[in-house]
Amino acid sequence: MTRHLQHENFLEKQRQILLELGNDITRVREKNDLITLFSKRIKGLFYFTHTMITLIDVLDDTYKPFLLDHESSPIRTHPDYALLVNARFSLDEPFIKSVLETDYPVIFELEDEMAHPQSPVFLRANYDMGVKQVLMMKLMNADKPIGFIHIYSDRTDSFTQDFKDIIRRISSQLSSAVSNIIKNEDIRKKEEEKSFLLDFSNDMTSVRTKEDLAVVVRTTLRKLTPEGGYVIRKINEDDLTMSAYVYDPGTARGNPSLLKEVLSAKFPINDGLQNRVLDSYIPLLFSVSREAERGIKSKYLDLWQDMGFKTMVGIALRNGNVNIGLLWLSIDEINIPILQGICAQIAVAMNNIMANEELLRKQQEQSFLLDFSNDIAGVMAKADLETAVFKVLDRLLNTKLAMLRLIDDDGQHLSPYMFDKSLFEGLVSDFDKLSEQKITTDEHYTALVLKSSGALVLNVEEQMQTAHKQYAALWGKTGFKNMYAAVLKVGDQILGTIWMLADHLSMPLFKGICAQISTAVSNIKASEKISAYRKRLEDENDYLKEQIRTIYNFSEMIGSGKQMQQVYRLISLVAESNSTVMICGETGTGKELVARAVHNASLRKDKLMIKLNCAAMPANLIESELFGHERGAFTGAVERRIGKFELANNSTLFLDEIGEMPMEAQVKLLRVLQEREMERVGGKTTIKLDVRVIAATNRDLEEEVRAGRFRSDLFYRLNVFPIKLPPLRDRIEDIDALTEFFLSKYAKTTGRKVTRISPKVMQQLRSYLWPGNVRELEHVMERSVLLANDHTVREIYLPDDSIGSVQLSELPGNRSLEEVERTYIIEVLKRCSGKISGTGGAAEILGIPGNTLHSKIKKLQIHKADYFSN
Ligand SMILES: Nc1ncnc2c1ncn2[C@@H]1O[C@H](COP(=O)(O)OP(=O)(O)OP(=O)(O)O)[C@@H](O)[C@H]1O
Repeated sequence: MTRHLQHENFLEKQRQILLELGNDITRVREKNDLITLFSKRIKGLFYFTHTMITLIDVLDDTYKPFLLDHESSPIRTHPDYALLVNARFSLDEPFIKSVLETDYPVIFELEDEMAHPQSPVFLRANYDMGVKQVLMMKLMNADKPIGFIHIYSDRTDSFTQDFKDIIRRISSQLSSAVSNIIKNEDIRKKEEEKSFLLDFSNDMTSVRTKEDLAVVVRTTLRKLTPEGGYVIRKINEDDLTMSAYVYDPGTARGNPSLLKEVLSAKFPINDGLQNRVLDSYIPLLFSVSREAERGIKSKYLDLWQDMGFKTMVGIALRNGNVNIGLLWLSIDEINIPILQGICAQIAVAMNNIMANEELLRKQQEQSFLLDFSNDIAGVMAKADLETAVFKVLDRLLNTKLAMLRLIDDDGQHLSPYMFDKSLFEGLVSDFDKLSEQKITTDEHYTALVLKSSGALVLNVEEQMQTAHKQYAALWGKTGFKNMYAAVLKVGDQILGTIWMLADHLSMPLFKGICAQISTAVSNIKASEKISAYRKRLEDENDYLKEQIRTIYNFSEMIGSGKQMQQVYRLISLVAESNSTVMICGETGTGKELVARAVHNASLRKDKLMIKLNCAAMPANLIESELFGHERGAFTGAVERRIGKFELANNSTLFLDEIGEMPMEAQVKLLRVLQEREMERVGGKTTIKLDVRVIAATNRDLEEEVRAGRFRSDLFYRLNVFPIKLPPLRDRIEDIDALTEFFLSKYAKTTGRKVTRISPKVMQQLRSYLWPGNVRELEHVMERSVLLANDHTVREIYLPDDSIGSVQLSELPGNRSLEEVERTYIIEVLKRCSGKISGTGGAAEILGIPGNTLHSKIKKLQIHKADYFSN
C-alpha cells in the first residue's frame, strides 16, 4: 500500500471514529460514560494510557477531577489516589496557566515538570507510576474556560501532530458534552434537594416537642453528613448567652466530661464566632483549627477539636428577622439552599415548641397556684401557714424560704416571722441570733424590695461583689444562685417582705405564691387580733362574774335570826337540784339576793344568772324578750335577737316580779317549762333548753290565781319549792347586824370614816316598821353616812320622821299589818300630793318600785279620795 493510500485510509478511519465519537457524545447520559467512550474511540487511532477531565471552580480559583478513566489509569494503585480524586488544584501556577493561555493542546514532559515544585501533585503521582507525557487542553463554554482534558501516555512520542489536531477538533464537542452533564447534574441535584426538603418538611409536621425535633433533625442531618455531629443552641432569656437546645455528637468520640460541660454551659453570643453566624444571612463554614489559631477561646471549640471536627458550618435560626438560635453542624461541604431550608423549618418548629412549652408552663403554674390557694384558704394560724408554705416549696423543688419578715406596729422595723431553719443549719454559728434581729425599713435590701414594683430577683454571686454583702455572703453559703424577694401586701397595706432562695423560679409563679401568702398573713393577723380581743372579753367576763359573786355572795346575806336561818336552810336544800324555786316576800326583803344565792350554790354557778324583770316589760315585748325573735318576725325586728331563755341555757333564769306577767306570756312560759324547748318568735326551729327557773314575787300569787290574774297551772309549775322571805319588821333581831353591815359598806364606798351609830339612832331603827324592808334600811344608812358630821351617826333620815314616829305612837295594838301598811301608804301619798313614781314620788320615799306601789294601792284598795281628801 502506498503511503498516500495509507494516509487516505487513516483519514477515513479518523473521520469514521470522529463521527462515531460525535454520536456517542450526544447520547451520553452518565458522566463517566463520556470519558470511557472517548478513551475507547481515540485509542482506535492513537496510543495513550488514560485520560481525565477536570472542572474549574471559579469561586475559589481551583480545578478538581470531574471525569476519571479509572479502569485504564495506572495511578489508581498509587497511595495518594483517593486523596487526589477529591483534591482541588490551584489555577494560580505556571503549569495550568500555560494551558489556559492557549487554544491549542499543550504537551508536557513529566520529567521536566518534576523540576517545578509548584506543578500540581497529580503530575507527580502519574510520574511515579511511569507516565512520561501529558497532553492538556482547556474546555470552553460560551468563551469561558470550564475545565481541561488530560491525556496521559507512558511513552515519549505518543502525541503526534495528528493526535493534537484531533483533540483540538473534538474539544468543542467535548466541552458541550461536559456542559450538558454539568447542567443535568445541577437539575438532578436541585430535584434531590427539593425532595430532601420535602421529606424533611413532612417529618417536621409531626414535631410537637423538643424530643420530636431532636429525632427529625438527627435523621435528616445524618443523611447530609452521615458521621457529623450537630448542636442547636437557643438564645437565652438574658439575650446575651446561648445554651444547647438539641444536639447529637454524631459518631465522634470525645471527652465525656468536656461534652457534658459544653452542653450545660451558657456561651456568650458575642464570642467572635456565634455573633458572626447570627449576623450572616448565609450559612458560614469555619475551619475549627483556624478559628482556634485566631484566638477564639470558647470551650466548644476545644470540644470540636477533641472530637476531630475539622470544619463546622454555622447557620442562624430566625423567626422573621429575630434570631432565636443557631445550628452548628460538622460537615465538609456546604449546600447552602438545603441548609437554609432545614434551618428555616427548625426555627418555625422551635418557635412552636417554645410557645407550647410556655402555654404548658402557664397551665402548670395556674394549677399549682390553685392547689396552693386551696391549701392556704382556711389558714388562720401561723403554724398552718408554715405547713402550707413548706409544702408548696417542696413541690416547687429546690426553692427555700430564707425569711419572711413582718413590719412592726411602729411601721419602722421588721421582725422575723418565719424561715426555713434547715437552710442555714451549720452555715452560721449564730444564725439564731441573726434571725432574731429586727431590721429597719432602711436596710439596703429591704429598701430595695420596698421600692420595687413588688418583686425582684437578685443574683447571689453579683450581690456578693457589692458593698452590701452581709446578707449576700450568707445566701452564698446556701449554694443557691438567686434570691427572689417580694413585698407582702394586701391592697395598699404593706405587711412585710419575703425572701426565697432558688436557682430558677418563674417570676409569675413567685408573685402568685407571695400574693396568697400575703392574704393568709393578713388573715392570721386579723384572727390573732380577734382572739386577743375575745380573750380580753373573757377575762373581763370572768372578772365581772367574780365581782358579782362577791357582791351577791351567799355568805354576805346578813341576818342570823331564826327566820333567816330557815331561809338559808331552804337555799342549801334546793340549790344543787335543778328544781324551780319560787321566792315570795315583800319588796326589798332580799328576793333577788336569795335567787343569786341559789344560783351561786348550784352547779351552774360558772355561768351568769340571767334576770328578767317581768314588771318592767311592756306586755307586747315580753314574749320576744323571753324567747327572742328571728329577723323580720314583726315590724321593727330588723335583726335576729336571742331571748333570755336561750341566754340562760345551761344556767339560771331569774324571773323577777313574775306576778306582773301578762296572761298571754304566761301561756308561753308554761309551755316552755313543760316541754323544756322553745322557738324564737317568727322562727321555725325548736331549741332544746336546759334552764333552771327561779321566780320571785311580792304579790300573794294564790290570791292572784283566785282573782284570775295568774294562771293556776303556771303557779303550780313555779311553786315547786317556795321560799318565803320575812319582812324586816318581823325580824328585828337582824336589824343591828344589817345596820352595821350597811354602815361599813357605805363608809367604805363613800370614803367617810363613819364607824359608829348612836344608841338613840339604833333605837329608832329598831322601832321603825320598815315598809321598804332591807332596801329601805340600806338607803337610810347610805344617806345617814353621807350626812353624818363625825365618826358617829347621830341622826337618821327616815322618809318622814313624823310618819314613822307618829304612826308608831299611834299604832293601836289591835290593827292588822295590812291596815298599818294602808295607812302608811296613804300618808306618804298625801305628802307627795298623789305622785306615785318618779323623783319625789311616793314609791321613791317608800323605797319600792313604782309598779310594786301600784299593786299595793290596788291590793289595799286605796282610792284617790283617800289621799286627796284633806
Ligand atoms: N339579808 C340581807 N343582807 C344584806 N343585804 C340585803 C339582805 N336582804 C336584802 N338586802 C339588800 O337589800 C336590797 C334589796 O334586796 P333585793 O333586791 O334582793 O330585794 P327584793 O326582795 O328582790 O326586792 P323587790 O321585790 O323590790 O325586787 C339589795 O341591795 C340587797 O343587797
